[in-house]
Amino acid sequence: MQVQVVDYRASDAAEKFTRSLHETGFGVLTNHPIQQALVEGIYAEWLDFFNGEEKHQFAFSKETQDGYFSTAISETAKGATQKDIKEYFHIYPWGRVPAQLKAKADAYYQQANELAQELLSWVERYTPPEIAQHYREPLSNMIQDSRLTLLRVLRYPPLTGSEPAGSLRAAAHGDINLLTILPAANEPGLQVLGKDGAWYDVPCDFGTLTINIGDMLQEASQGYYPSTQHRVVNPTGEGAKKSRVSLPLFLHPRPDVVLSDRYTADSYLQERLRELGVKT
Ligand SMILES: O=C(O)CCC(=O)C(=O)O
Ligand SMILES: [Fe+2]
Repeated sequence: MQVQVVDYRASDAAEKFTRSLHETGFGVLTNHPIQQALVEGIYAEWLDFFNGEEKHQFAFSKETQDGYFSTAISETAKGATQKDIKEYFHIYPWGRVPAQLKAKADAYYQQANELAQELLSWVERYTPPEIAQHYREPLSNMIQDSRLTLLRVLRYPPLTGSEPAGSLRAAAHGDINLLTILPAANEPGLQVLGKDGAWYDVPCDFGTLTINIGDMLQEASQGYYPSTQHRVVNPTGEGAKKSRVSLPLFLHPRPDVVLSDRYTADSYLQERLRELGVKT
C-alpha cells in the first residue's frame, strides 16, 4: 500500500498529503511539529497511572464520555464479536484528568489540536469544487468552538495467554470523527487495510506522524476522503510481555454540524457510541 510519506515543511506538502488522504485515507508526515519528548513523557507517566489503582476513581461517564474505560468496559468494534484488549482514558479540556497528569496532557492536546486544524484546512483547500459544494459549511468552520475533540490515552496490557480466541488489541475499525492524528506508539502493532484486502504495518518510528480520515469526513465528502479500516494486532514472543501505549487525537466537529442529508455530527456520534457499547 502506497501511503505517501510527506515532509510537513516542503512547499508542496499540502497537495501531496491530501492526495495521499484521498487515495488511501491515510497520510504520514515527517518533519512534523509534535514534540517527541512530550509524547514520551506522557507515555511514561500514563503507564504508571494504568499500572496503579487510582484509575478506578475516574470511571467514565456514559453521559459525557470522559474518564477511564477499563478492559471490562472497553469498546467492541462495529461488526466485531469480541471486546478489544485495551483500557483507555478520554481527555477533553472540560473533562476530568488526574492532577499530576494534567500539564503534559493539556500541552499535548493544544499542540495536536492546532496541527489537526491546520491539516483540516489543507484537506479543505484541496477538495475538488464538485465535492466541496456538498460541504454544508467550510470544514474549518465545523470545528470552531468544538468541545468534542478528544485525546485518548490507550494502554494495551501485556497478554496473559487467556484472552478469548480471536480477540485483538483493537479489532478492525474506522474512526468516527473528521481526522485523527496519531504519533508513533511505543510498540508496533498498528496495521491498515489496503485496497487489495491485505493488512499493512504502519511505521512506528517516532519521526513519522500518522493521520487518517474518519467516518464523519468520509460522510461529508461523499467518500472522496475514505475512512480506512485499521487495527492493532497482538504481539507474539517477547513483545507479548510488554504494554503498548498510544495517543490518538480525534478531531470532532460541533454537534450541530450537518454532515449530509442523513446525519448531523451528533446523530452520527450517538449512533456509533451505541454500536460500540459505551452508550445506552
Ligand atoms: O493504538 C493505536 O495505534 C491505534 C488506536 C486506534 O486506532 C483508535 O483508538 O481508534
Ligand atoms: Fe482508530
